[in-house]
Amino acid sequence: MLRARASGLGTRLLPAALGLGRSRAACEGRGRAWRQPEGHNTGVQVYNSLTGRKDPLVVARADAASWYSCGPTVYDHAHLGHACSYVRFDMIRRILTKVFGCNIVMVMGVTDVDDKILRRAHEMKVSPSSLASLYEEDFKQDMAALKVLPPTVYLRVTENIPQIISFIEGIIAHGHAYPTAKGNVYFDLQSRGDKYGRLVCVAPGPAGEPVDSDKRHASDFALWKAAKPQEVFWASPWGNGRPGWHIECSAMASMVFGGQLDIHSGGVDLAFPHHENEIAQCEVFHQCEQWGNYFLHSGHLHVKGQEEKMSKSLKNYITIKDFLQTFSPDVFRFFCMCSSYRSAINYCDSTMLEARHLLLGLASFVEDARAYVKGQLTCEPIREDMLWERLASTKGTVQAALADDFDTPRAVDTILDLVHHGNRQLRAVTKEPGGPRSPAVFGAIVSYIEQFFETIGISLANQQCIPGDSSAATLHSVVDELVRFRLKVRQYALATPEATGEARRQMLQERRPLLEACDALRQDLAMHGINIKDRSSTASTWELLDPRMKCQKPGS
Ligand SMILES: Nc1ncnc2c1ncn2[C@@H]1O[C@H](COP(=O)(O)OP(=O)(O)OP(=O)(O)O)[C@@H](O)[C@H]1O
Ligand SMILES: [Zn+2]
Repeated sequence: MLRARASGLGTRLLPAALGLGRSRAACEGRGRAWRQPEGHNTGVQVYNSLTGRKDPLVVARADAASWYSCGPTVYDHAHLGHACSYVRFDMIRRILTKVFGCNIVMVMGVTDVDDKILRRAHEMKVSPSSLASLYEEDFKQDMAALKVLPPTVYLRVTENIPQIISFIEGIIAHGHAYPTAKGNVYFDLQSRGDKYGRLVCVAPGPAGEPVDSDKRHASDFALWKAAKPQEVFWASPWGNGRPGWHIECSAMASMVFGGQLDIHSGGVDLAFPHHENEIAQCEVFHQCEQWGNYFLHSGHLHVKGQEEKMSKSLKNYITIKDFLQTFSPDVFRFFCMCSSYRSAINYCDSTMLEARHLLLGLASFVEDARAYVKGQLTCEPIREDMLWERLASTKGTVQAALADDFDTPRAVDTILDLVHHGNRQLRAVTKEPGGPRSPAVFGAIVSYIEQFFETIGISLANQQCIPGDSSAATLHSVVDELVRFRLKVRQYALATPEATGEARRQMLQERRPLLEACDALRQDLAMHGINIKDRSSTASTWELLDPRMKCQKPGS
């Protein structure tokens, strides 16, 4: 499914519609044509859209790996499809940084002038620049709410027009673009010969009648668009106008990184024509054979049951803000981790509930293991050797999975397996204190699991907080106090008094309502999603219940 989607690139504009054909020679030759760069081998094998296979990821410098990410077109609220792409690449960035020791310099281009922005601004009767800055800020807030690390720099198209104009002049000077009498500038695709189409295996077809008479060839694409009446414009050597979409990214990436780029990323819909055209522009401008070394494309988020991706134009979207009213950013991230970043994924509420359930299960294990380490939970003797072995093999498998094209689903499976074995040992609860204990191994497991999820950007401790509530930390302390108070009452009610015989029986009878009140409180809090666990007569802990279990009594 993944491969089928990955090779079905180009949903924005079909190559055939542009007079472009799939070239067998281009497809067969693309792996051979790619040259493995020199530099620092990260130890990761990455699926490279340029070759259609996994290649060793070699970056020019470990201390400054260059990564250009196509950013949003800011004309509306971002939706979960956008979230999916940026969260997936954020996880990859964190893995490369923290697991494989790469310091990444990330540049993200923001398209703040474009047809969609102009149309929407006109509809809303606001200026295109104020509409764009409103939604750019909105996008940044959404990304922060999703815990996506900001790029090293954002670059806005409208702030880099002179650089884009110089870039176009460079391409014209090298003979690969031509201005027209109407004030447009087009890239001359025929001049690229069979070098065009390495990414998605397309080649310019025989020169046909241009669809737009302004172009020499139907497949030529715009570098500069002459301004239409009433449109925002910038002065240029070809008259008033604005840049085409593809040239923005080429010019802005080159401004920072020059003629060599390690990684370029975007959703799979950007591979063609956007990235294909970026490659053509950059390679002719820099007069090089290979500008970007690795092109990474993330699969689309679909609404379950729909063939099309989640998209604003199809009106089948859920905004990030709406989603975060119900689910936490960690749940979304965990959902994203459970599939390869390249695969298409289906959104539906039940999948999100499942992700939340698994995440709470993980957090619950960590709480139990912590209670064991602290001596609040007493168990039968632990099979310690087995757990040490499992922990070591988990670490090895997780590392190998991440090095294999960032295989997060395999890493998660491996960790869930470790948790399953840990839980089995902790389940052998006993009321007999004083037996042999193995706090070190559980401490090591907790520390490893927490650190793994921290690396990915998920805080297991936060699962015990109420999402989106700024007073979550206060509430957490309040519940702590309440559970401590209940424990004292319960201890008093259960304490074996000095008294014996009838006097003792009567005393216990008198204290019985206290015990009943403790039980009632436990059940009432469960209705609010808080699960109190009485570990022994001297220790109680609490955790948030899976919301699906809220209405059931604990233990039922
Ligand atoms: N449904 C989706 N699933 C995954 N990634 C997506 C989805 N929709 C957009 N993206 C990615 O988000 C990034 C920003 O996209 P952009 O702002 O160009 O929006 P778009 O593709 O025009 O969205 P829309 O179709 O909703 O207008 C791109 O990398 C794009 O591939
Ligand atoms: Zn781009």
